[in-house]
Amino acid sequence: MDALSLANLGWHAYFQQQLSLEEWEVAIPVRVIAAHRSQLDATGDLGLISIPLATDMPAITVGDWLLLKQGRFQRLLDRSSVFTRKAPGRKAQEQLLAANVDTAFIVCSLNDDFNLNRIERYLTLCHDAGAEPVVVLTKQDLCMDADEKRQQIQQLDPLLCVETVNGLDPDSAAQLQPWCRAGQTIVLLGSSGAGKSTLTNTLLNKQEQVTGGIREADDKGRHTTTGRTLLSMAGGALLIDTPGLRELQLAVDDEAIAATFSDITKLADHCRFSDCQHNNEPGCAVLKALECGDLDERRYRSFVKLSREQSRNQASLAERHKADRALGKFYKRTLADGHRLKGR
Ligand SMILES: Nc1nc2c(ncn2[C@@H]2O[C@H](COP(=O)(O)OP(=O)(O)OP(=O)(O)O)[C@@H](O)[C@H]2O)c(=O)[nH]1
Ligand SMILES: [Zn+2]
Repeated sequence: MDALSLANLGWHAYFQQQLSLEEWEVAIPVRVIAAHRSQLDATGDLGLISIPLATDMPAITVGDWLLLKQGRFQRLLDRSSVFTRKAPGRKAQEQLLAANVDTAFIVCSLNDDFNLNRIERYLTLCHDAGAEPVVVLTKQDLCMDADEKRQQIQQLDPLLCVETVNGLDPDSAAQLQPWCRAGQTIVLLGSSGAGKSTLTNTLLNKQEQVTGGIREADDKGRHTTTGRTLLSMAGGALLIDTPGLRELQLAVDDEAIAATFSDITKLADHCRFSDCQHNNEPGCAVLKALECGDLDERRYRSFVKLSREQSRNQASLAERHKADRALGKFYKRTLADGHRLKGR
């Protein structure tokens, strides 16, 4: 790719203000555009560079801003937002997916894929990450009641931006331009078949990827596409295309769920018990609203489901932390015992 200016790469005051006077003079900011097993690809004023990963470096993901000194990794700058997921498998571990994202397009098709619960799930994820969600309803050309569906989503949150598009048509996708200005960073979330690739191609206007090296050799020396990359869009925005975002599981906190379900949180303030689970407790304001029809049954169920999932994930993360701490103590004790033995 051509060397982009820092501003076009998404550099702004939030990052700039983190630099010390000395860093202003000597450090070079670069943005990570691909994360491989043994190295990071990053870009900045001087063009593309590759940074070998070292064990003493913090976890770094696509979209992160790093400071380099004399070509070497110096430090990771604080993130304005970060998407994470629970790592696959049984071990609860958070995996970083994308950092410093301004806007997340929650892509959802107006036909078979239309599902309010799923949208709430993605909204919760955006609130957790700290990125602005925009719901993008695709396949407008195949749907007769697009306006009605759009209103259903608007009812989830009156301040939420909801757009309906035909992802195959560049003129229609141009509605998303306000979020695609130069230096803005975007991700697309949504289930398989929702129209993410189609929209990506239309938005990218078939532009080349920002990064060249998204292929790396696997253990057997074969080249595999890891595909965690930052792409540059026609309008100047940057798009992070991370496959992990497609199979996401919630690993979010209470506040993110509260932000998605602010109506229920407000009701819950009036429950008799502060730790009310809104199941069958007496004096539960949420159940009362449900009974008298002020709260929609579907939304209540979606809230309960996400809250349960969240507490399960939190619990398994806590277990893991506990196990890690126990192991740490064990090592320390073993080392100390070793020293004591030696000292004898
Ligand atoms: N008519 C119409 N077809 C669309 C639109 N958006 C996507 N499609 C079609 O829907 C199918 C699925 O779209 P994709 O873009 O591959 O969906 P995806 O979300 O990228 O799916 P995965 O790659 O599995 O994650 C393709 O056949 C597209 O051509 C649209 O707005 N209108
Ligand atoms: Zn309650």
